[in-house]
Amino acid sequence: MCIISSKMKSYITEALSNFFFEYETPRQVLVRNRRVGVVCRLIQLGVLAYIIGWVFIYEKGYQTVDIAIGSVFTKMKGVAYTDISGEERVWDVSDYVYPDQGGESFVIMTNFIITDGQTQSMCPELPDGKNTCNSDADCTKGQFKRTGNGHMTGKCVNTTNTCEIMSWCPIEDDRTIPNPPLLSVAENFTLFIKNSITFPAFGVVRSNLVEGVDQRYIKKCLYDPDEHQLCPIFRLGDIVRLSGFNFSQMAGVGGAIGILIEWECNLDLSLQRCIPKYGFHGLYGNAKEGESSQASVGYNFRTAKYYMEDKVEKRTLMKIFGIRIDIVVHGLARKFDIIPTLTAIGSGVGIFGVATVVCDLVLLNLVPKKDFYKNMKFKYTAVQDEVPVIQLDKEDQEKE
Ligand SMILES: Nc1ncnc2c1ncn2[C@@H]1O[C@H](COP(=O)(O)OP(=O)(O)OP(=O)(O)O)[C@@H](O)[C@H]1O
Repeated sequence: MCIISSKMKSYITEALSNFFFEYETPRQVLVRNRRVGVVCRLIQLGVLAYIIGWVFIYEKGYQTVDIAIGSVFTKMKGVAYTDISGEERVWDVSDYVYPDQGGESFVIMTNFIITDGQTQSMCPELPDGKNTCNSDADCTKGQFKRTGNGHMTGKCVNTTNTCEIMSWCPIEDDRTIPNPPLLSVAENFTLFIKNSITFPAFGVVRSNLVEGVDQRYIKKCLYDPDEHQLCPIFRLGDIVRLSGFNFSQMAGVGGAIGILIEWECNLDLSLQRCIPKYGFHGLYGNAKEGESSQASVGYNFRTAKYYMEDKVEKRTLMKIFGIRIDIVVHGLARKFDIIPTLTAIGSGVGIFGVATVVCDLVLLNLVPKKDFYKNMKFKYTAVQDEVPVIQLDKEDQEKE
């Protein structure tokens, strides 16, 4: 027991002294070969260019990144006038914007079909080809058809060849959409976008009303991608045009446009250079759409205003065709940080190893004197069963 422990003790002491008082370093072979030398330097140059050009300059590997949290407030301005069968009317922002809270997603009405004075009563379905009947048997009492407007009473009306229904009557007739659009003047309406963002990791808050965009400027400016890139007031016609769509077509049947507010901020530079960029993308409402979208063209929805008349509840139904605007904010800020810098340098140094691997492949497999280089690079041990032959270097032999 005592012998084992003393042996163990000497092993441990030896291992410790080896660990602390010895140092291993790999032996290098210096190859004087022009072809391999050039290949190696070229690869190293490529790796250096990748690290400096791509990792540091393009990808900004020395900076840390934060994503923006943003809020958007919108406000429309503009007035429209209509004269429908002698009935004049003026439409202001509260009449044509849905919903009216000024969020990042809203609809500007450009066309509509109005059905006045609807009451809860019985009337025949609209003869639009969707709800035809030939006899009372086609109109099951108490049921409704998939595209119907009310509960069937069980009667087929001869004059219209449609089922009689209990519904809000008279039924809306949307077989023809007003053309030109009733609010085509909406092209000149203006949209004000107020956007604030924060990069919480860096404690930075920015607004699209940047330096230079003050009360005086806002009162007269209109966004222009070349002249007034920072003006937060946009003409609706310009928005549609910049999205690549046609306004009159879109105003007739409705459509959707995405506005992208993009912030890309380098916080190592002046904060004043952290400014928004606006992008406009037509989503639907254009004739060039694919076949599948022809199943539903444009964008519309219905809304009603209720009132009492002679103690009878009535409503005015509106089928609204409009331009739906969806505003999306995307923000990214970068700032110098020592951790990503060291990581980028470390990975770059690691990639330098690729040059050694490729050059070794060339040296040991492709050059004419490959066997000579193999001999120089590797030291061969004796086969396990043979008596080990220790080959000494020339210098060692001389010493011996
Ligand atoms: N859609 C828009 N088109 C043009 N100017 C606008 C629009 N929306 C707001 N403005 C103007 O931008 C400025 C800032 O608008 P903000 O809504 O903060 O102020 P306001 O005084 O409440 O605006 P309002 O004129 O609606 O009373 C105001 O001068 C306002 O008139």
